[in-house]
Amino acid sequence: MSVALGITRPLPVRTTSVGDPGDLLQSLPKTAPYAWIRHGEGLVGWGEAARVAVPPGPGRFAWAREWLTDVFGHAAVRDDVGTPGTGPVAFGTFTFDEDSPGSVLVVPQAVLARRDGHAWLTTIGDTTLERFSPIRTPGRISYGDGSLTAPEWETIVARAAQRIRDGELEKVVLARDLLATAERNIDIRLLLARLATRYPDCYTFSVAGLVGATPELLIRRTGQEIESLVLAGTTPRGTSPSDDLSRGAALLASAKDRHEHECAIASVRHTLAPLCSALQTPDEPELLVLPNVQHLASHVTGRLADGASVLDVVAAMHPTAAVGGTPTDTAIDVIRELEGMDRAGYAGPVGWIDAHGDGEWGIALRSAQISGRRARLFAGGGIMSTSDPALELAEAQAKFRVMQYALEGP
Ligand SMILES: C=C(O[C@@H]1C=C(C(=O)O)C=C[C@H]1O)C(=O)O
Repeated sequence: MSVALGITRPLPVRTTSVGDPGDLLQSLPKTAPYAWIRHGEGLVGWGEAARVAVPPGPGRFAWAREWLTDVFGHAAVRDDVGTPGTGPVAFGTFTFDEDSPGSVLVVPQAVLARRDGHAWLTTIGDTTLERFSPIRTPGRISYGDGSLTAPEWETIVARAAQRIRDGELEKVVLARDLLATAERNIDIRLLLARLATRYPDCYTFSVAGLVGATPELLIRRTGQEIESLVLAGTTPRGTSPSDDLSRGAALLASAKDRHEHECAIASVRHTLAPLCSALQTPDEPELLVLPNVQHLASHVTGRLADGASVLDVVAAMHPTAAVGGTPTDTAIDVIRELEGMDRAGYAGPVGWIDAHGDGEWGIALRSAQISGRRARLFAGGGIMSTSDPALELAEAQAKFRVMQYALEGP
């Protein structure tokens, strides 16, 4: 396989240290931005030095790797900072289903970033400043059902639980979509600002119209070190502090949620172990409390055995049982059969990679695909043998609230 780029001249890439740029998101000049932000740190980008639609199919990650090798290989880099995320960087989104179109890699023309209080700017080619276009609100938002109504979705949840009880599989994650229409075109920068403010513990992202604030870190690679935050097992926030506490305690004690979480941990351990010389997974999950839901969470760390890039690790891990199920192949078949929709980028890997193979990729949850005045929102949850369809629906509604808040504001 060869990815002909048609680039004849080296891409001139320049990274320099800059003073405190303030809120990174406020610097985005355009309505089609790239972003990966948590607690005010991360990367934002704009413009396109290179862009590609990754062809669907089982070889898509290998194809993407080859494209990146070509693009980064054509870069003439002057990097005064030399840390993960400097030099040329590509943002990417991969569809959940390998057979779906819509996976995209983009190398922005400008990337502004901050880590540990240190900021830098990378530019590729002509550095003329982009004109800042003012941010407008999208106006009133109306919602319609996506592929299934809420009662129809409850029916497929019940069917999936029955198939699990019948022994066909152990766990499957089912999702649904909601279609939102705004009065005016949706400015992604407004969504990002709202998400980053309300969900600072999550990764607020934007790549090729896929926008969200995900709590789930699929993989971060910094040299040989890797980290992952595995989430599975959820309860909505309580209506009072004591209700909230007892919901959290019930989640930690729930056999169904602990089993659901164990499936997710086992899938991550299974895929990471062969790649790692050391791998630590905690014995017990802890609670991650977000403004809309509480999750069972496990922080996984490890050391890569060889020079696998972050995208190689993404390729090995996706789809984890946190968004697919157990066993993976059966779960994917059940998802295709029951959901009646294309998940597009939802629940797929989203993030960035640099020329050294370092980067951060999340699972694109609490997200929507934005196009003009329209947004397609997604949410789902893990289904186990004892899952109650009404509770699963309530969990999905709580997860939809992230993007509804981004669209509607406070
Ligand atoms: C599927 C989603 O979230 C995933 C499913 C979870 C669960 O079922 O408990 C928890 C976190 C995520 O791994 C979603 O947000 O749409």
